[in-house]
Amino acid sequence: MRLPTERPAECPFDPPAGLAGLPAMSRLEFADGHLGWLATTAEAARAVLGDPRFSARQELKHAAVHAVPAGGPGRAAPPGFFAATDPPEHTRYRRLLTGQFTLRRMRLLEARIERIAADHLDAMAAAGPPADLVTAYALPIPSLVICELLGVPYADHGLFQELSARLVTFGDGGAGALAELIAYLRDLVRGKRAKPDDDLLSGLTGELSDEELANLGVILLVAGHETTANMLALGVFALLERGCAYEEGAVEELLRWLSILHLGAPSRAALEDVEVAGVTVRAGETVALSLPVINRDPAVYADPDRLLPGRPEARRHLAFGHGVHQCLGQQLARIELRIGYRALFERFPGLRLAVPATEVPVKHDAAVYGVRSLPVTW
Ligand code: HEM
Repeated sequence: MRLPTERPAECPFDPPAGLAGLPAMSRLEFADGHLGWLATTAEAARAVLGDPRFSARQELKHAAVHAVPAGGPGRAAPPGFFAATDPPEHTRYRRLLTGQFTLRRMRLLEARIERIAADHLDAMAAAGPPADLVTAYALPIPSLVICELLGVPYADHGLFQELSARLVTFGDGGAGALAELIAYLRDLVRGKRAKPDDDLLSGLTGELSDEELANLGVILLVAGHETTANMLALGVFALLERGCAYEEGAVEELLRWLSILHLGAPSRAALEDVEVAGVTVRAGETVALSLPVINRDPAVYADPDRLLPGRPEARRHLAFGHGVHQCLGQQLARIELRIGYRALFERFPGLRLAVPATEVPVKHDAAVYGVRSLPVTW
């Protein structure tokens, strides 16, 4: 089987057709012809992500859909691309970064996020309906936040928003966008070394080289705004289309139900033969995860295909992964989503789609699922 990638036209929030009901570990043909596996249950996913015999190293893994823009088999991750490394190398970077994602910094950011959300809602209200929620709200919030966290001048946001969108979209633009982003970050990091500030990148100049810091900055910049921006807009689309009121517990349920990392990611390569859910994954084979089906696992969630904001078991979702690579930015993402949804629905209680749901353009061709635009009115 090849990995199906298109979400169904009749319900663009559901996993691609053909994935539900597959065995926990199914044979999958990867884009380069490699025969590997697809994990489709929560139990199998935890077994793979929690086992050190499975590696996250990029040079060992095959891509389920298209070659990953950052490299692909045969190319080791450059220094600082820690998400594609294993312990102990991974542990060193992860510790340094965890030390920067402090409670104090998150608290300060929380107040800033409230302000940023309010300012953008003011601007939307002043301009009047209709609005494209992606450009007016969902993209600028995480973009501003990650800029403040890293110490990237927001004046440059146009450049890196475009570059990171190109990086996660399949096609020929990925490699060029990556090189441009790295060059941009390298200049920025040199400036920080010369004149440190109170931001995350400045805080790591003592521990890491310019190259490591620039690469790490790229990961955080892309991971920090492509994901949350897509989650914000797609989440609002889902709530409006399903006629669900926003409530505090909706964030976890939306993360579960939408599973925006959807095309066979994360994935891992077996370093030796490993038994998972009754099959033997041979050394060298890649296991890709399908988070959209894993997060609809009927063994974990009652009536899994229903969006049920506030369902208690939603917290067990794997949308942020599991194990040593579990999302570093998940607390920040949760804060942004909670404030982002709440502030929006408080300001515009009558918010509704300005076009029929079938006309909202979705991203079938990107590693991070979402909407290209979301016309709304109030
Ligand atoms: C809704 C938003 C988000 C989702 C759904 C998400 C999802 C994920 C997932 C599934 C992983 C695990 C990858 C793996 O196991 O290979 C991951 C890792 C990661 N995420 Fe997120 N993420 C989100 C937001 C963020 C934000 C806001 C940041 C940064 C500020 C961030 C930074 C990272 C980093 C650095 C890693 C790599 C961690 C490691 O390898 O140790 N993410 N994310």
